[in-house]
Amino acid sequence: MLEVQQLAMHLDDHRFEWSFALPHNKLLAVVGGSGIGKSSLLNTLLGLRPAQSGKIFWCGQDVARLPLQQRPFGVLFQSHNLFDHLSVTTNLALGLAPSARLNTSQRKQLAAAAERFQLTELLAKRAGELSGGQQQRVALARVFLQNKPVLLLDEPFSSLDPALRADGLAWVKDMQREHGTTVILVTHHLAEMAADVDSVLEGVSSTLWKQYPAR
Ligand SMILES: Nc1ncnc2c1ncn2[C@@H]1O[C@H](COP(=O)(O)OP(=O)(O)OP(=O)(O)O)[C@@H](O)[C@H]1O
Repeated sequence: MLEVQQLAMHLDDHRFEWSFALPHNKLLAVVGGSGIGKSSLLNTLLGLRPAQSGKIFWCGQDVARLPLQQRPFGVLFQSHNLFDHLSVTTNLALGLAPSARLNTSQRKQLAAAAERFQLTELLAKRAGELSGGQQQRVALARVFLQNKPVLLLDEPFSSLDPALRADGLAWVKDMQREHGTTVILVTHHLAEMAADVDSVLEGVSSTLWKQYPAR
């Protein structure tokens, strides 16, 4: 279970506060008007924005004061997930080792992920040479390799056309099925994916968030 309790963050004049609970292997959609604090929630969970108070319990442990790499979260943003000047292979390798130097078993894992995300032909290219859809596939393959138990998705497919957006969501659902990943997804397209969502967190104001079952 992921339990966020009165997690508060201040950004200039804005004050945000979030509370919600999400069982393992479930998908939470975060919705609400522009500027209400959806991306800020993900940034605060990650520790990219420091929380003033509150708790983030994961499997009973409060992770709110841990450094980013020790938190259970993997993340995929709308863009800028990759190092454009590095090859697809190196970008993927960084999901397995901070040095990108891999042992034999890690190299096999990388090759299998490339195969699965249809990236084998692209491995030698620089990430900056790829289309937007291909880049998001590489970024998705990298979070797949990282294998963090909770995946934070900040509208990662929103700039793609509806067919690619559906593909992206299908990959996420596959990952969830196989690894038991818990997913938090910021979206403006709730209606398109209603069947895949378990729970909704809706911002009424920056400090008032309602959680309800998706169906
Ligand atoms: N670096 C920053 N410095 C100051 N204020 C910021 C900063 N980043 C975001 N904000 C403000 O914080 C508020 C919440 O922003 P956030 O990006 O979390 O909203 P959002 O719900 O994700 O919006 P959208 O749907 O438009 O992406 C907004 O009013 C925004 O202007």
